[in-house]
Amino acid sequence: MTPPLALDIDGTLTTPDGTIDPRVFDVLPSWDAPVVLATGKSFPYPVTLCHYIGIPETVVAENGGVVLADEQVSYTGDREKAVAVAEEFESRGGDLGWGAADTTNRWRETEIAVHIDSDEELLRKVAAEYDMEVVDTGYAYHVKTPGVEKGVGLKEVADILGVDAESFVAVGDSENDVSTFHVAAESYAVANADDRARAAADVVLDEGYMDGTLSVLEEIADR
Ligand SMILES: O=C(O)COP(=O)(O)O
Ligand SMILES: [Mg+2]
Repeated sequence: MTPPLALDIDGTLTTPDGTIDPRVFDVLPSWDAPVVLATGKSFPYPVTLCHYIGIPETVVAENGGVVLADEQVSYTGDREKAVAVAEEFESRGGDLGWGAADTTNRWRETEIAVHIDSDEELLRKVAAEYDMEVVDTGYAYHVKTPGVEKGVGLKEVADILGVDAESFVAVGDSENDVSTFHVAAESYAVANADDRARAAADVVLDEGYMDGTLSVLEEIADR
């Protein structure tokens, strides 16, 4: 039986340039089991991607802060505290790094993301003062509430869909995928994955980005 999928987006469904690999549009619409996009991106991004791939909007966004499955939306995480961290970070000279429109955080509802080139040491210092966590996805630093994790969100999705959370195959590339790897039956880190994802995964793939992800999907599709 084809297993359900929990797929990270950045670093996993993308090219090294950060664009969506077009092969996503070939393989996911015909996947014969639920597909969950589990990402650190804010809610509209994975919803939009599901929409344009042509699959049900089944999403874990904001590192577990937002969950959508079967028309049910839920939120966890202390956004106000994350905003307080961001404001304190800026008042001490830090820069969130996204420019005036800040489309990275504009629709973000449960956490705050900070540009990967920003002052990590200062950010971690301020976040610790507020008992908030900083997660480094390789694409951004996320200031989030401890305990809010993609893996917790995946369990919620599985409950809503009536699917066993432990039947999922997960693919990811960074420390924000470790909790998903722990929930899933099988976990795969693409070759570009960071040390934490590699250590947590059942298998570290030889190939990176969508090449790696596709190698897993081709192998498991007809089980
Ligand atoms: O938003 C990020 O920083 C990374 O997103 P991802 O979880 O899809 O890799
Ligand atoms: Mg990623």
